[in-house]
Amino acid sequence: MSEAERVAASPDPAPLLALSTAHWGAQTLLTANRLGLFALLDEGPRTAESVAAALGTDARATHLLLNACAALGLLGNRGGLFGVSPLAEAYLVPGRPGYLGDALRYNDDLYAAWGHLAEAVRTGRPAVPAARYTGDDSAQTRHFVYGMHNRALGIGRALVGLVDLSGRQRLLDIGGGPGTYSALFAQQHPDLSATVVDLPGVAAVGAEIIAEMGVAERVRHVPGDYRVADLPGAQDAVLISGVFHRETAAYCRDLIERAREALVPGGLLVISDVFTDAGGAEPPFATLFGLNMLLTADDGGVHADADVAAWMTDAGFRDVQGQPFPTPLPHRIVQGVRG
Ligand SMILES: C[S@@+](CC[C@H](N)C(=O)[O-])C[C@H]1O[C@@H](n2cnc3c(N)ncnc32)[C@H](O)[C@@H]1O
Repeated sequence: MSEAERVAASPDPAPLLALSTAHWGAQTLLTANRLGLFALLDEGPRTAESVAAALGTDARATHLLLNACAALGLLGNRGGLFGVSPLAEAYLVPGRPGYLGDALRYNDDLYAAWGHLAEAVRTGRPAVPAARYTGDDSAQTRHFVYGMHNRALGIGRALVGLVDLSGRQRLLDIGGGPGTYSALFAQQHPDLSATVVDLPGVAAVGAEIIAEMGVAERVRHVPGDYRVADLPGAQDAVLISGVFHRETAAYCRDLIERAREALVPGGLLVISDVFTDAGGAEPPFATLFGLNMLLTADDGGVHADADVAAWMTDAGFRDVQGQPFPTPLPHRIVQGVRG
């Protein structure tokens, strides 16, 4: 084969170049969000010099950042006046219903951890202690809890459509974080009350969010470690969302057993998370999510929904079924009824 034929037959290297520089775009977005650029430009378009003066940043560097943001579709640029794009206006301006800026702040907090992936793969240990964002560091804990809330408001609209809690009055939300899902269910079912169990630092921020959502009378945070806490019994439904990705398979089975004990016969167990297909190799987002959890939780990773369904069946649940959330959400649920 000639050199020209060899080159022509080679795969396109573009995906490698795009992957190896993907952090450029990520950090451009996260930095703009951290600096408050979208809130500023939502007030009206500005020149780079005016943005730099308002943010207290360097004018030349700010111009480079604004050009990159515009190239990524985060800003528009009309004759040197920069303004928010429709995408940024919908999701990156504080106070908008779809606001995701807190979720981005949490990703920003975890950005440095990804630089320690090789170490985590060598040792199997996380790069940051999970306690940092579940109570130890108050700013990072707020980013984490409000970030979960931002995301849950969007994801929750799909969740309440997938889970039927009609006629059920008592919901236990294990590792419920802000309690957003419990609050959305409570808004949907006026006779439903929910108990949200989470670590004390998270529960305190979560209680603020529940009060803001106007359902504090029926959604109560109980500070506690679900590994050791006595879970309240006689529940009509138990929700375990976003928890399995931080626990081993053995511990997930244990939690399913404890959820069964907390449920009345006929009670519903709902387990929601990012799951892989059987075998763990697909879909791509879930495999990367597993690495993110490796970096941020002692037993972090990702499980397959087929395994979770088998664990529930083994624990005596019936009518066990898995469902994907509507695209583009990467989440799936597995739900079943206590026999
Ligand atoms: C990814 S968040 C999921 C929050 C919420 N359920 C959701 O789906 O949006 C995992 C939650 O588990 C909580 N958590 C982790 N370890 C815990 C423990 N040992 N006891 C109680 N909560 C815990 C974290 O504080 C966090 O709120």
